[in-house]
Amino acid sequence: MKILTSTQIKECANQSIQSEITTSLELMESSALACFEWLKSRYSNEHNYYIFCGKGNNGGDGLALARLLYNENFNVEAFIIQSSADFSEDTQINFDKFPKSVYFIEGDDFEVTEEKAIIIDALFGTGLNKKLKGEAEKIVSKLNEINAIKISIDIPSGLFADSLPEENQIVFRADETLTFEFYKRSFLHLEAAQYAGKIHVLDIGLDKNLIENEKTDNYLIEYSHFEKNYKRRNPFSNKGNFGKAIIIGGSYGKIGSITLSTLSALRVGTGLVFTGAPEYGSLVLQTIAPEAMFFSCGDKYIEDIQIPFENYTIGIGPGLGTEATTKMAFEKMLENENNPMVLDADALNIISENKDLLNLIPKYSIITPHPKEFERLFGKTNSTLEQCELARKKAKEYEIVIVIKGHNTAILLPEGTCYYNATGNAGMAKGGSGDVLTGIITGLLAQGYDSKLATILGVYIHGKAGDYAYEKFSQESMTAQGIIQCLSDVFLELNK
Ligand SMILES: NC(=O)C1=CN([C@@H]2O[C@H](COP(=O)(O)OP(=O)(O)OC[C@H]3O[C@@H](n4cnc5c(N)ncnc54)[C@H](OP(=O)(O)O)[C@@H]3O)[C@@H](O)[C@H]2O)[C@H](O)CC1
Ligand SMILES: [K+]
Repeated sequence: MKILTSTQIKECANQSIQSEITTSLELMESSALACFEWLKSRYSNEHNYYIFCGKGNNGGDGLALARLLYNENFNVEAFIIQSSADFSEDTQINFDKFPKSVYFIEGDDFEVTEEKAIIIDALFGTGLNKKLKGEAEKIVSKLNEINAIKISIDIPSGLFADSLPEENQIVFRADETLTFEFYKRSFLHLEAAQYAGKIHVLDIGLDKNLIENEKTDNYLIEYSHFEKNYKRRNPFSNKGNFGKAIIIGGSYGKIGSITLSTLSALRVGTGLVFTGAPEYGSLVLQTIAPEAMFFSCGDKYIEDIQIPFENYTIGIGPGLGTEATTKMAFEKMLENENNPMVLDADALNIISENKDLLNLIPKYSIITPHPKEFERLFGKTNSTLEQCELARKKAKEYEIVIVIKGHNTAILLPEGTCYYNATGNAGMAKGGSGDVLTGIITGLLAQGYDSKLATILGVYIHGKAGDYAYEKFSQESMTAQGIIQCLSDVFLELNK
């Protein structure tokens, strides 16, 4: 899915109107109708709906929704922010059409009975042009204190679509956001995501050809990406058709990480998986992952990386350690390898201590830092949005794929495009999840997916398996091994 800026979204709506595909009033009605259908499918008319509206078109969506709810016998009260601004044209029409009297409110002079309350935030949408202050700030602060189900229309009031809020900025805190046609970019960054809650993208009938023509460098990965690009296995194939993945890493006390990567590479369909680790890891690996083959890279640490065959894809880093001998072996390996590989964890820590190594990374390799590892590699930034933009620059500069792992993992490609992922959950914020991702991406790269697809599909699959693990084990009890177990659910769904 394309991620467009608020200006581009407005442009799409304007063009739809100018080309007479629709009118602005019809668009408002279809936005309200989409919200109404969504609400009706989830909440009964036992709830009391409190709809807070601004005077712009976001408020108009709220007033049209209030009418639709009222007409179907839902309990609705509409509140309108008292301000010097006039209603927008379509909002005025929807204000006039609402059959019940409304409350004009200033600051915190309104009451909400918490029991069975659903608060709908239609104060400000993508037309917000400055931070909230004065009356608007007071209203939103009071709403945030109320214990009720909270739903924002299009975007939580006080949040911008294309930039992130400052630390103490007042923003409506929604449990769910019903957003129109597109994810707003800010939803994909932690600083703003915490206000938006669960995102639901509703189709309001904007012309899909116009959307197609809008240019962007930011996308959201969707199931269709996976479905369209995943190569189904040819029934006449053999293990030689599905590549050789070499997983290198592990050190005393960290044989677990490399085992998790090995198991993950196996579970995404790789033909042959080899694990290179210190000798004492052999027994553990051969017991837990008997399908993989082991080769020794040293007695105590990784001291020498001698890969015993050709045509392979390397994933290196989990549990690798940063011993002096390991650093030397790693550097030598980088000098000798030309094919794209996956670099994670200690492989990145070694590089961050000697930045010249960045130039040795084979083109189109994939690095998978978490935000702290990224900072050690490329420097500090003031927000995750700035970090994402720095990663875009670095991905271009070194011709590598950068995966910034986090709440919404961001993938930056060498050509400058960003793909965000929305699968996954907080149960994955545990040791071992990253090792699983390394194994998945290495396994896909080994099977012949190019770096871009191996990463996009890998990150998506990883999060999706995490979501299945959540359903099966709970966020608390799920582990990295649970994620690996649930990889099969992702493929079973695909092959249904
Ligand atoms: N584009 C689409 O596809 C559709 C969008 N819809 C909905 O419309 C909103 C965007 O509506 P817009 O009228 O452009 O803007 P808003 O309603 O978000 O806000 C404009 C009013 O808010 C005032 N404003 C702005 N910032 C502040 C602030 N910090 N404090 C107080 N007041 C503020 C502004 O007043 P000004 O005097 O500053 O101009 C306006 O009164 C979109 O989000 C969707 O919900 C359509 O309904 C369907 C198609
Ligand atoms: K809103």
